[in-house]
Amino acid sequence: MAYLQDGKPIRLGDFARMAAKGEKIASLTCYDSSFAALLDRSGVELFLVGDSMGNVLQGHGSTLPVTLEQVEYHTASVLRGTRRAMVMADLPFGSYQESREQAFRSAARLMAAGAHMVKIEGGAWLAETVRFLVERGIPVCAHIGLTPQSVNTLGGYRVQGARPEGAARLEADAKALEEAGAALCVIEMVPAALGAAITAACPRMPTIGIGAGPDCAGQILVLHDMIGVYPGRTARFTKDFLAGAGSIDAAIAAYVAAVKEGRFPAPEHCY
Ligand SMILES: Nc1nc(=O)c2c([nH]1)NC[C@@H]1CN(c3ccc(C(=O)N[C@@H](CCC(=O)O)C(=O)O)cc3)CN21
Ligand SMILES: CC(C)C(=O)C(=O)O
Ligand SMILES: [Mg+2]
Repeated sequence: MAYLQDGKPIRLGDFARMAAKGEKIASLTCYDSSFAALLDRSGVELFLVGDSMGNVLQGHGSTLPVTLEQVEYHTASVLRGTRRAMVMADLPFGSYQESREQAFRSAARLMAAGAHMVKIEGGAWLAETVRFLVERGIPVCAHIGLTPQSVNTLGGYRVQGARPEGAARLEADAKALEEAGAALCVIEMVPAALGAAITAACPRMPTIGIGAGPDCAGQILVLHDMIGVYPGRTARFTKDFLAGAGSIDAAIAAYVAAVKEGRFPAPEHCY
């Protein structure tokens, strides 16, 4: 299939073109050079150097202890293994919430480490920060729904936007972030119908779902969850693709194919 054979580097505009054509975007977290090379040759188009490294690499119970220095280090490592995929890096907790100037300073460090784009957790309150970064040359992926850096105010890792008021607020957040210039938007742990509604409402900002249903423009999972090596509690939106696949290469290829063909997520992974 074309998506596995096309070796040209992915560019930012490719995601909007894919979304418009209905070609699903396959994304995974990635933290090191060896996995970057493996994921890249298996057709994963978008890597996230996620602050989930706090959980899966460091053994913490949340993403809050992860530092900007750590994300820089892993971003530089991932870049050395990447040829085709776009690499985005999470702005960690405490590196952007203070001001748009603080956000720019932190994002500039991730871009200097090699990131092609940064990801930032929050709703409409972040729109002016998104615009500030985009105007200054930094592509931004928004992240709404369950925002794990806010686990202490959300009261746990639970589904967001399940009631009408919450759903309306998340849709308004998405529209504000699209208007501010966000190039992509991760939507985490919301009802599948809300993932579909936000995707339809924001045609200029392709959505990347994790526990947000099959109608998002793309899907993302934490690498360690989808190869079954994370020893902690995993959410129902994850799937172990290594079980029955025989090799890590085959597991990644199975994930890419399942996303591209609309077979993942299945109803049992949705809310
Ligand atoms: N390994 C890993 N995978 C992730 O998906 C992930 C991280 N780490 N770290 C950052 C956040 C935290 N996330 C989480 C963590 C736990 C649940 C979870 O346990 N969900 C349960 C219900 C929990 C409850 O209601 O008490 C579920 O069934 O989905 C969900 C998302 C998602 N992100
Ligand atoms: C779960 C994804 C979206 C993330 O932000 C991370 O891995 O840090
Ligand atoms: Mg994250």
